Amino acid sequence: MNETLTGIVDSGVVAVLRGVPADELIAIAEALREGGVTAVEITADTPDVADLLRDVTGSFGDDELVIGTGTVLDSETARTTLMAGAEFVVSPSLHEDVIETCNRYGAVSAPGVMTPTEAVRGYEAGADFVKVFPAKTVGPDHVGAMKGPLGQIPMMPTGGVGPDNAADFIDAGAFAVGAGGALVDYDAAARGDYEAITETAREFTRIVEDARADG
Ligand SMILES: O=C(O)C(=O)C[C@H](O)[C@H](O)COP(=O)(O)O
Repeated sequence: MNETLTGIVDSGVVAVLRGVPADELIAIAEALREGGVTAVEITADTPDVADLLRDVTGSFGDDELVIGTGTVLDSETARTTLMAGAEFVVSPSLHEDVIETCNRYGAVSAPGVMTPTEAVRGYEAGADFVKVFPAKTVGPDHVGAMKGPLGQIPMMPTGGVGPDNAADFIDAGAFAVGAGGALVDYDAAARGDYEAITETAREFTRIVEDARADG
């Protein structure tokens, strides 16, 4: 397994930062890291995403934080953000050209999928894992049912995943989960309460670790 994938597995939770304020990015990333969330994606619809990626990759060592881009819908965005330091690329949907671009540059790619057909198509196209999105809508049973015949495809449910359902997704066979809203409280960051972000991250990673240990 390459280092980026190992980093995502080790983290167990990938934090999705959408619209993160530039002046709070590093403090938020540090707060997440303190809480054990060591894989972070900045979504491509965040203003100045390439600058933010440069900023965060320049602030943390490779062994401290794994950085990726989320909401990548086209290969141009994949390439631009990989050049800015992203190590993995996540999409809400399946784009074979994005997967191809990631493989061209040796980066990890994860298309968004909802059905077994999409999961297989993404994996055949060379994706490292698939993001089951939006996960809450279909729930852990859907992930478990897909993992039955498709056990070889690593799945990361994302979208509506929180401390209340993360363990169920891991129990269903997910290797990790992605989370934005339930993990990163921008209001807390705006108040300077980064400890609150660390606490949520700590709770989240503990839930995933416990679910893995039970499984
Ligand atoms: O477009 C992407 O690449 C995404 O990752 C979609 C969503 O931003 C995440 O699924 C986070 O969703 P919440 O945890 O419900 O906030």
